Amino acid sequence: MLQLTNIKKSYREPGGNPLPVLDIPSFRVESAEQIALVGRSGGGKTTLLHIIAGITRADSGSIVLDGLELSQLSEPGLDKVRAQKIGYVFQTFNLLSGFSALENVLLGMTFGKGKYDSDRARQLLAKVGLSHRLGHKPRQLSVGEQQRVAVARALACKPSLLLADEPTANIDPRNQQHIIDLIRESCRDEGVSLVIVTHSSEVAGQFTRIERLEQINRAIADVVATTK
Ligand SMILES: Nc1ncnc2c1ncn2[C@@H]1O[C@H](COP(=O)(O)OP(=O)(O)OP(=O)(O)O)[C@@H](O)[C@H]1O
Repeated sequence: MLQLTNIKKSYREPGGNPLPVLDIPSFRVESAEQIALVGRSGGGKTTLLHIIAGITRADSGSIVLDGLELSQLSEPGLDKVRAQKIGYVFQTFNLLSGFSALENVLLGMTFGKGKYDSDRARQLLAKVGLSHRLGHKPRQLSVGEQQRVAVARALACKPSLLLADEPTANIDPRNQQHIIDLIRESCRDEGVSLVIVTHSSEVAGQFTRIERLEQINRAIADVVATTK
């Protein structure tokens, strides 16, 4: 359902030299499959997720999602596909601060399908245990609650693929497993494929498929590997 072929991406170093970050001959994600993406710091995991989501363009290569070639789409076309087919959970949640939990999820829907489904938004928030926080703004929610809203928002328009970039990096250890379970269960229930970046071997160890970026990526970024 997602097939990447010959994806290449370089950035420019401050001095102007190209910094090759990704050179991935092939990466495939099947429908409803769940994958943990691991690898060294600075290795290109976020860049890969951004390329799949269309936030960043690859220099070359093909990205086919549900039979659609994304690399050929115009910016508005890509925005539309992203909004309809891809959910993204960020490390820092990226909720809109002026809107309540419910409104944040409803907004996730309007970007995708262009219409609200208030019942579904409420169901999703109930699923992540936030029925009692519908009217709260992000600053009135705990960090873990904010991430749960972000999970509900990412699933709002029934995407076929959910990308999660270290979704527990800012969550206290007690709630980390809860967020991981929520993401995995929600994807399973909704038939959504999942690619989750994690630095935690404990989290990665829970997945049947663990993809180490260095093993699928032929580019070696000239960065010092550090551990988080
Ligand atoms: N906009 C940019 N311009 C130049 N270099 C960049 C840019 N974005 C990322 N890089 C570099 O590309 C490399 C890959 O970055 P990326 O964020 O994808 O790695 P990562 O595997 O997600 O790292 P981490 O695990 O530390 O979050 C890094 O060396 C980074 O410094």
